[in-house]
Amino acid sequence: MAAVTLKGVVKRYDDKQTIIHGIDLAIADGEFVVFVGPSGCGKSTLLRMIAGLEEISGGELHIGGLLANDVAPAKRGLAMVFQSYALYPHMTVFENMAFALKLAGHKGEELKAQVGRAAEILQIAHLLQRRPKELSGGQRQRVAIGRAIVRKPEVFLFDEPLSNLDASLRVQMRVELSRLHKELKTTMIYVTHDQVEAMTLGERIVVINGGRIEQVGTPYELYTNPGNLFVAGFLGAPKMNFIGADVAHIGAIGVRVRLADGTLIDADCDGGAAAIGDKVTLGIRAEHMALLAAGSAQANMVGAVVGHVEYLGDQTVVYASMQGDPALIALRQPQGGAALRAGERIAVHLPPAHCHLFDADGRAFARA
Ligand SMILES: Nc1ncnc2c1ncn2[C@@H]1O[C@H](COP(=O)(O)OP(=O)(O)OP(=O)(O)O)[C@@H](O)[C@H]1O
Repeated sequence: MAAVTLKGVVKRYDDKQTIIHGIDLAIADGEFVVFVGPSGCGKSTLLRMIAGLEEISGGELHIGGLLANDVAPAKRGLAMVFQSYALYPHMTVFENMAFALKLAGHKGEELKAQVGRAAEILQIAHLLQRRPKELSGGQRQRVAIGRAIVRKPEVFLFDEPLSNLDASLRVQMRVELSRLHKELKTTMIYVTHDQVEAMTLGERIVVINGGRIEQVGTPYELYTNPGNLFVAGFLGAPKMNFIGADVAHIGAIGVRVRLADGTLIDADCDGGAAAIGDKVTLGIRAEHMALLAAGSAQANMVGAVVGHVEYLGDQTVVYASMQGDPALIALRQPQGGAALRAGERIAVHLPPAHCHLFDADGRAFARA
């Protein structure tokens, strides 16, 4: 097991195009960290630099406390699992898993025991004599992970390992990967563009955008306290509602904003350096929007017209438009809402404690 530290890590192609713009990140020994971000943000490049598959153009990479920039990939003590399983088709599962160990000089009963133990952990012991073409996608990915486990790496690197699996298998494999981490207690770095995977797997999530870190934190921290508009909009489905507003009043314990239709909304935020009239974005998650009885009148309430309704069984998501704002807002209702029809008028309560504010540069106001 090893800690991984990046100090000002930069990636430049052809000495001009900069893809990674100076990443500082400390991953603790035994931690499960997920790099998440949209396609092309540079998360795979960052992982490949840690793996030694891409040269580091600037900055320092330390693995287990040692400078690793120029250490050969095979000597870094890492094992990488890719989206494509890259199994040897002519070898059995056992041979695939034993391959690297044989190269390293392991043999006989010891080799068998090591492969057997990994196969047990991954519940593929009954498949050891099969060839890859006789396995399902999920089983193949387990073999690929097994091949990494037997090498007892200091750090596991995963590059979108579940992307080729269907939705239900992905859920199952997520649970298994978490279990694997608890059992092995090895440092794991996992790349995905899927925010649900990031939220469910990561002890800490690193949100990357345009080759820069937007925010690092636990899933809870990032979800409840996003530092900026990008993180707020990236994590969560439906995505956080964003409503244009301007600052109407700055109080000791909150900020009052005015929406396009003149409605005043209080947010439990610290006014900081904001001034009256500043353009801001009010953010509130779908599950925090409470549907009120028709004709209700209370503070922090907006009127809206139902656009469409998604009934999902355990919940209903109502999409509605507010006067003066073309964007649809989403309301997630654990109960109720299913009987609403397009065109109906509704009233929605926005609890101040769940109202986030972002300045014109997208930075979040501190919570009050
Ligand atoms: N060899 C290369 N030369 C120049 N640019 C490259 C090269 N490889 C990758 N890039 C660019 O670097 C950026 C980051 O790519 P990377 O594969 O790391 O993104 P990603 O976040 O992993 O995306 P995805 O989820 O689509 O795999 C992209 O804009 C890509 O076009």
